[in-house]
Amino acid sequence: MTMKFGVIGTGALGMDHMRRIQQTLNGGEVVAVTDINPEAAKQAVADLGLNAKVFPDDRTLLAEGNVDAIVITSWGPAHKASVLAGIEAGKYVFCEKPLATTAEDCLRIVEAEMKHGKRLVQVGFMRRYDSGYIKLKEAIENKFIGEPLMIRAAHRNPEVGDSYLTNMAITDTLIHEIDVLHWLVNDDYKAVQVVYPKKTKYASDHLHDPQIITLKTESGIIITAEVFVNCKYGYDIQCEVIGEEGIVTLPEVQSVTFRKDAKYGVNLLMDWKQRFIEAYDVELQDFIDSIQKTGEPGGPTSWDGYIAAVTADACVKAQESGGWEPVTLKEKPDFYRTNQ
Ligand SMILES: NC(=O)c1ccc[n+]([C@@H]2O[C@H](COP(=O)([O-])OP(=O)(O)OC[C@H]3O[C@@H](n4cnc5c(N)ncnc54)[C@H](O)[C@@H]3O)[C@@H](O)[C@H]2O)c1
Ligand SMILES: O[C@H]1[C@H](O)[C@@H](O)[C@H](O)[C@@H](O)[C@H]1O
Repeated sequence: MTMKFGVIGTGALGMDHMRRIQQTLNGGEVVAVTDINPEAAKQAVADLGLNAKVFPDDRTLLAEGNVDAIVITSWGPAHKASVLAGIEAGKYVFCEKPLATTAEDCLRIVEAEMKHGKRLVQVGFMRRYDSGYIKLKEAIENKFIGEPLMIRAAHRNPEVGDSYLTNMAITDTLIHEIDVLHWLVNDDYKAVQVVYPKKTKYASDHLHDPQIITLKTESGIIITAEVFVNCKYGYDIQCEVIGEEGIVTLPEVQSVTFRKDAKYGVNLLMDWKQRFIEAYDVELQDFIDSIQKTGEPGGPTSWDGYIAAVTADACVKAQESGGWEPVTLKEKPDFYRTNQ
């Protein structure tokens, strides 16, 4: 049976997800859209040639749109209200990161979902679906490098707009590493620290860039993650896990090498949309398939969204204090124990 989707927020990622549901994936169809900018929503429907109705807001879309599921690709601060409205209406919810902007709000979502009695929500932490990270996880679980001791990660964007603030290096950018790295080593975070290296001249006055975030896990693994969002040269995601008996590294994006004009080289990507394009396809296909097979989404849960929010809050506190800040999680409810 085809899953009918309503999309809330028709900006860059909303457009990309609508295109993949409509043109690339199996078993889904976009039938309803909304955006606080109604012209953008109408334009999106026209540009993608969708047979979808435009609604004035998320609540009307949920009430009248005849949808089975919603995709939330609005701005982060708007996510919580749409997720809660989706749960209240008993719809499946695919919510882009962040699930909500505070740990408190993520807990409200967790509580609403548990009260509903069945898992409805998947968070768009697509790196768990990236073949490179999956191979890293397999190598770690097979003990190929012995016990993991340290991780070195880097998250670099070529540039960011003027509205990007210092805390967004955590809540908007590092949030991907926060989710994928503890999943990779199957461990929880214990404490975090942030230090600022010399600032690039390309960062705005209100942005510390780059930043080095250190995360210590319960078992003692130390992760150093660099966020550098005006690195200029490309979109570059790096991850190296150092174990007792060896090192495993995230594969580079496949690309031909060239010899031209007295140069030997490889082109790098400049855009995040291309870097994880297959992972986005696989995560949304898994959302559709798991619901059709089991009645529940199979990917990252609201609880994973909560873990990311608690850790991000601690990192933002560490940006301000300059010292180590604890990461204190509530006990994981049994309700969330059955996911990947
Ligand atoms: N998983 C990833 O790698 C990834 C990549 C990019 C963006 N994101 C996330 O996806 C979301 C969207 O990002 P984007 O880059 O597409 O941003 P964007 O600014 O291009 O689009 C957001 C759209 O949401 C609309 N909007 C805002 N508030 C709304 C509301 N209350 N109701 C309806 N529409 C609303 C805006 O008008 C805009 O059209 C963000 O949460 C972002 O963090 C995730
Ligand atoms: O919203 C985007 C997106 O999540 C990208 O994957 C990340 O590299 C950017 O830093 C962030 O601003």
